[in-house]
Order: sequence, then structure tokens, then C-alpha cells
Amino acid sequence: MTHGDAFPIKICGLSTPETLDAALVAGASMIGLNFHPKSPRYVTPQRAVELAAQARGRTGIVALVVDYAPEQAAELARIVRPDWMQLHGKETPEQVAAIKAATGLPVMKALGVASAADLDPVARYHGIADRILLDAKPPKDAAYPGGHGRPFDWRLLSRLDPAFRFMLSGGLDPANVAEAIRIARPDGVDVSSGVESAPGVKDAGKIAEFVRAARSAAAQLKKAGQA
Ligand SMILES: O=C(O)c1ccccc1NCC(=O)[C@H](O)[C@H](O)COP(=O)(O)O
Repeated sequence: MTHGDAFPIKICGLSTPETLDAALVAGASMIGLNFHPKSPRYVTPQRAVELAAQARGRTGIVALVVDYAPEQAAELARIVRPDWMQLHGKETPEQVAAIKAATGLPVMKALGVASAADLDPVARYHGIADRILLDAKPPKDAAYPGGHGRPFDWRLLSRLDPAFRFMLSGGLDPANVAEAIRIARPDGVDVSSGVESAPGVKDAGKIAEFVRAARSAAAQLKKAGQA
């Protein structure tokens, strides 16, 4: 499977060759390398180069950054050579466009959702971000802005235009991802904590279970839509 999948499944915050291999074997469409220094999933650019070499051509490589300047993003992209940039901070549509131009890469913009009002800014990123990731809003006192393993109310997303394409994350795990897909009807899913045994420690068995459950739920949804 590749990141061009009809229903991309992204495993975020991989930091070891063993767990990256588990994601590749499970058939993850995309893998995320996290460059936010406060994250328990942080990887140095040097480590990321090695992980990217292992993944290249087998899955989509996503470099996750928080509030980077365009030059900083371009330098990281030059070193790691990801397929995508994921922007997980407070980047404005103008900053998203500047990072896209500076890196020459497609950009996934994450937006935090806790209430219906949080969906209002989404339209401002249309035509600028290549993909929108609707994630749970982090807790107020959080030291970093993602990867907290907390879901939001997926029913809020029924307010979105059905033609609007997005990926879903926030508190997904092997047990709830099928229900999340059924309710939220996303175009792909992203997970971090839900496939870990402790913060930053990925679990190969949970990764396999997650990918299996998400693929099966997406296939069922597609079948129901065609019936
Ligand atoms: O995961 C992190 O540590 C992280 C740190 C800083 C910014 C973003 C981060 N993660 C973003 C992701 O793509 C996660 O997969 C997403 O927030 C969902 O996380 P989880 O609820 O743990 O599955």
C-alpha cells in the first residue's frame, strides 16, 4: 500500500527501525516522523534520515513539524527528503502556503477540534493545504499540541459538507477506529498513542490490529456507499 491509497492510514510518531518495520509490514500508507522537540516521539534529523531510508518507496514519509519557519522546513526537507510535510502548530493559511512553496512538498495541515466552532476555520485552508487532518484539540496545559490519545465527538463532523475531504485523528485505537470511521466518514485515519504501550513506545501488535481494523471498516463503508 502507498500514500496514494484511496483510504490512507497513517501511523505517526515512529522512532525505531523495528516499529517502523511493523508499520510497513502491516501496510500503513503513511508514517510520521515527529520533529517537535517536546514530544516523546521526537526524532533527530539524523535518526530520521535512517528511518526514511528504510521506508522510502514502501510508504509515504511524513515530516511533522510545529510552527516552523519556511526556511527551517525547507532545510529539514532537504536533509530528510519526506513525501509530505505535516504542520501541527498554529500555522495560518499564508504560512501553510509559504512552507509548501519553500519545501516543494504537499502539506497536511492539522486542525484541533473540540466543538462545532472549531470547524469554522477549516474552509480558510481549502485549496491551500493538500490534506486537512482533523485532530482532537490538546488539553489546555499540554506541553505539545498533538498525540494525547483523546478522542473528540466525531458526530460534530456531520456538519461538514459531505464533499469535504479530511483525515481523522485523536484518540483512535484498534478497538474504536471502525466506529470512528462509521460515524465521521473520513477519507483516512491517523494514530499515535492508540498503537503504543507507553508514550512514545510503539507496539507492533497494536499497529497491525489498527491497520487491519481501519482497512476493514473503510472497505465496509465503501461497499455500503455503492449498494
Ligand atoms: O504525537 C506527538 O507527540 C505530537 C507532538 C506534537 C505535535 C503533534 C503530535 N502528534 C500529531 C499526530 O499526528 C498524532 O497522530 C495525532 O495528534 C493523534 O494522536 P493520538 O491521539 O495520540 O493518536
